[in-house]
Amino acid sequence: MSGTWGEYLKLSLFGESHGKCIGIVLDGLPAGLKLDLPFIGRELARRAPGKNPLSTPRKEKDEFEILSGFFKGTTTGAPLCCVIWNKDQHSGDYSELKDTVRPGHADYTAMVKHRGFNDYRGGGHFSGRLTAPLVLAGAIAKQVLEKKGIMIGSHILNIGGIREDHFDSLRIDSGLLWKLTEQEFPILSEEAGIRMKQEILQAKAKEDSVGGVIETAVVGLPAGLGSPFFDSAESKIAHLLFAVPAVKGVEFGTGFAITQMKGSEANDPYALADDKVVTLSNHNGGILGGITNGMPLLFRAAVKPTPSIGKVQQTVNMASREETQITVQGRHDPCIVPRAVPVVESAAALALLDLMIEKDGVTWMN
Ligand SMILES: Cc1cc2nc3c(=O)[nH]c(=O)nc-3n(C[C@H](O)[C@H](O)[C@H](O)COP(=O)(O)O)c2cc1C
Ligand SMILES: C=C(O[C@@H]1CC(C(=O)O)=C[C@@H](OP(=O)(O)O)[C@H]1O)C(=O)O
Repeated sequence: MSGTWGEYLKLSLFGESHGKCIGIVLDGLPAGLKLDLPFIGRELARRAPGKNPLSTPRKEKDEFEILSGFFKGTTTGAPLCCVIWNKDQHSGDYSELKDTVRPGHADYTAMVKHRGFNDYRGGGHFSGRLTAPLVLAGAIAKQVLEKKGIMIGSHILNIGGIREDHFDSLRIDSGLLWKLTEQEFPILSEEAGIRMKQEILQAKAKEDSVGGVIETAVVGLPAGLGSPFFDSAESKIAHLLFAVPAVKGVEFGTGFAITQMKGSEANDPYALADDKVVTLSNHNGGILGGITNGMPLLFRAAVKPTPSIGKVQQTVNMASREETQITVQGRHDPCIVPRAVPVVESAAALALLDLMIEKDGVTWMN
């Protein structure tokens, strides 16, 4: 297993969905960094389960506790360890799933890799619940980036076949992104949002689930972030995005659609605005050669439909080695997308902060 990530920041995620707690150890922050704890709480609340009919009914407040590395309101320079105590586990929901692997979830692969010793309750370490500590760490990265005028925000581009317009890739301002982070179901067009919510509730009523795409923008980034070949800005961000359970695709800028354009259309022409080099279109999503160019950074993360559904599906009982059928009971998100929004933003924030530290060190953070 690789529970640790980062070149300059070192982030470890630990815990299981039905264990005592989940949490982080974050190393590499400078001493004396003031932390906005209420901001961390608000970010965790954006992702928390059990808030509305669009989400799993599991109720977790996701309050966090700092165990070490923080004293008199600032970081101490020692590793910062924070935990979120699990409160609402219904492990009985998983007794049948111990042997009967859920299609689309990590039950089979976890069992193979860990030779059956994995904690299967609630998906264990493979649960989307592990994204709560990722958001905790991301909220720290976000507040540090915001001090530098770097703002991250997202909207839901589509749920199933219901979609809204893309961001205007040249005209995104931090005010818009801030407003989106304040919405429980962040959307540019209210009308599309209503239809997307209906899509989720219809799937839920049929014991099914839906997926979707989250479009994220980062503004205020300096040009020059990214460390090609292997730590290009895209690779750094994509690495963390693909660590998020249920993320199955990532694209930057115009993404796969750029393949249908001519070079003359896809190239972003350069211009000067108050002596600053800018581009007149943004098909490359703010990154060229793996390095940020100072334009809005844009990416989309594709989130699959929730695997645990009440519909009958074919599977295998691993103990008896027999084919069988499964109807998954328990408490599940009919759609992961709305709660995954702060998660993908956190992934981007951590990746970008790591690149900022590589470029400018840590002293600017205080
Ligand atoms: C925020 C969040 C919530 C999730 N909620 C559920 C859920 O309620 N039920 C479920 O089966 N999967 C849920 N998932 C997805 C599974 O954890 C994920 O599909 C599984 O670990 C397999 O990983 P993979 O889809 O990346 O291959 C959630 C994921 C995230 C990020
Ligand atoms: C608890 C969370 O989501 C969980 C993610 C999840 C999964 O399989 O990923 C399955 C469900 O777990 P349980 O069966 O224990 O209710 C969700 O509720 C959370 O995101 O905090």
